[in-house]
Amino acid sequence: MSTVEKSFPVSWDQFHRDARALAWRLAGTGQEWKAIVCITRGGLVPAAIIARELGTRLIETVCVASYHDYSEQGELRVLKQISPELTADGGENVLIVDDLTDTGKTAAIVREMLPKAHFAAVYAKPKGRPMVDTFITEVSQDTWIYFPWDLGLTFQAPIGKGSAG
Ligand SMILES: O=P(O)(O)OC[C@H]1O[C@H](OP(=O)(O)OP(=O)(O)O)[C@H](O)[C@@H]1O
Ligand code: HPA
Ligand SMILES: [Mg+2]
Repeated sequence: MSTVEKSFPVSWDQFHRDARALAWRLAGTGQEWKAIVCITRGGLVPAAIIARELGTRLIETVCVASYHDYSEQGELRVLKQISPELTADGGENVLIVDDLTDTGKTAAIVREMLPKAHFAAVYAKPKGRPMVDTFITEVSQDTWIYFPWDLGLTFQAPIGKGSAG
């Protein structure tokens, strides 16, 4: 997306809670997954939390890159494919995990590889929402989500005018 107006910063604590909430929701479906396929790199973090909660031990990656600079999506490149062991039956009982879906393009590519899999993301924007089966929080399309692994502690200017000293 290129017109980002709002920001949604997420702390480690909040991300852990949201990823755990996603695990609760997935557990509530009653389905058992034989493997998690996480979409790198963002999907690695929620995948670790969900795997811990659901007791999943078989973790696979699909390596997709698209956002080269902040908020500008380039051409999607698949750098590593999913093992044929998991794609052979279309991804039956496989859980795909990503941190978020924005335009839905990344999710669409991975869904094509595993049409029978369940797609879970912690956050979703409206355009990508139809591509996910389960998510926790929706933010507007013009919001940029700042993940804790991309953030650091910096000085914040005071809110009140003229109080900057
Ligand atoms: O729905 P889309 O518009 O396709 O965007 C969503 C994808 O963009 C980000 O990944 P990115 O390609 O930036 O790579 P990263 O996970 O390595 O940060 C994010 O982690 C999702 O995978
Ligand atoms: O809102 C976002 N935040 C971080 N990475 C992203 N990749 C696509 N959209 C986003
Ligand atoms: Mg990603």
